[in-house]
Amino acid sequence: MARLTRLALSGFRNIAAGDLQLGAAVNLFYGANGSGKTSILEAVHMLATGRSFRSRQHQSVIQRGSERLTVFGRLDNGVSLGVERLSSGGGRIRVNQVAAESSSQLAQLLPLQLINSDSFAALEGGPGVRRRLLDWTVFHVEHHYLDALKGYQIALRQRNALLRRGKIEQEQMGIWEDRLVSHAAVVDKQRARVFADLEREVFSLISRLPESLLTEVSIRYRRGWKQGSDLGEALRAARETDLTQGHTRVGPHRADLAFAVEGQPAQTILSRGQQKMLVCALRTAMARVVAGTSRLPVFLIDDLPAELDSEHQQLFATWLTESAGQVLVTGIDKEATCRPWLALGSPWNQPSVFHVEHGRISAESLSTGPNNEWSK
Ligand SMILES: Nc1ncnc2c1ncn2[C@@H]1O[C@H](COP(=O)(O)OP(=O)(O)OP(=O)(O)O)[C@@H](O)[C@H]1O
Repeated sequence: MARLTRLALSGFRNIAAGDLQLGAAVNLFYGANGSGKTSILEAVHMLATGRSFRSRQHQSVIQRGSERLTVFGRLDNGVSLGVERLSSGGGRIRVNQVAAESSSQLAQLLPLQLINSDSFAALEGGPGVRRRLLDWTVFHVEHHYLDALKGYQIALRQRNALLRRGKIEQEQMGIWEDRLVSHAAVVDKQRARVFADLEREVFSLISRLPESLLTEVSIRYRRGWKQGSDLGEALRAARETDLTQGHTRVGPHRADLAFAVEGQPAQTILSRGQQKMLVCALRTAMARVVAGTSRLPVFLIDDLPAELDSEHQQLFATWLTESAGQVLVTGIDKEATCRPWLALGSPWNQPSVFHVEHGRISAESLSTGPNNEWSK
């Protein structure tokens, strides 16, 4: 179970400095628009991945006028993580004070599930969004998955580079296609295996939903080339057309998860709220599948009350108690943000509450208001 016990940050957007002792189960951050709530989740995301979920440019995250941002976190197993980004460019990622090998090392130590308004585009968006969700799950379950995926991507880049030369060099093409096919076999096999678990978990969750329509949802894993056909043959057959397009059009990089209701794409049938709940079920199912072999992830949930009605919030909170290591959730209104958790069993019904005001974060008790302002 992954848990953050301490989070310290400085120079992070409008938060000049802060040092938080986090609760073991639910942590609620409430405050007005623009107060800095999302920035706290963004800092945790940076700690777990080395990057923001809002910007590719570290410069925009560093507080205006500051030379650097820092985020430090301590996990319940004693591991410490640190990220520093400089306004001049560059920075450092450290695990237990030692330079990290890669950002995937961070992801192994602190698996995260981020749910914000962008997450709800999972059904409407392109296949890449859904493929990344599947890949996140496979990465945490199958230890050699990343090697196979990277190998596949290298071979794919080489084949695409050959295609862009404008004529097919048979021998070179054959070499890269062979490599592509062997990596693709591993990637596809592991995805298909993990997908079967994911599908089972999604159904066990949505069967608890009140709406009948959502329980009609079906999910299919599309592997990226025709079922029953050989990828090597499919690539050879596609060479001429790929040459005119300048890229490879079949293979695991085209894989997708197809959600349908009565044979129609789910997003054309389900209401916005139903789509959101389906995405919540998918994210929860991902955490459950990962829990079998890895650590239960920390859930970062940006503004839950804005996304779901109270009945669905309550159900999602219940799912999370069964599937999350720890939850960090934001909202504008304290009472509304607390409500879904209070009806749950211990320790989920005893959230740690933080008030965020103009970049200052104060720990509060649930009932009595501010008692410990720790950041100026
Ligand atoms: N680089 C920066 N330096 C200083 N302040 C910044 C920087 N980038 C963003 N800000 C400010 O920091 C704040 C970040 O707010 P954040 O998005 O975390 O707020 P929030 O509490 O989640 O708001 P909302 O409820 O509107 O989503 C905003 O007021 C924004 O204008």
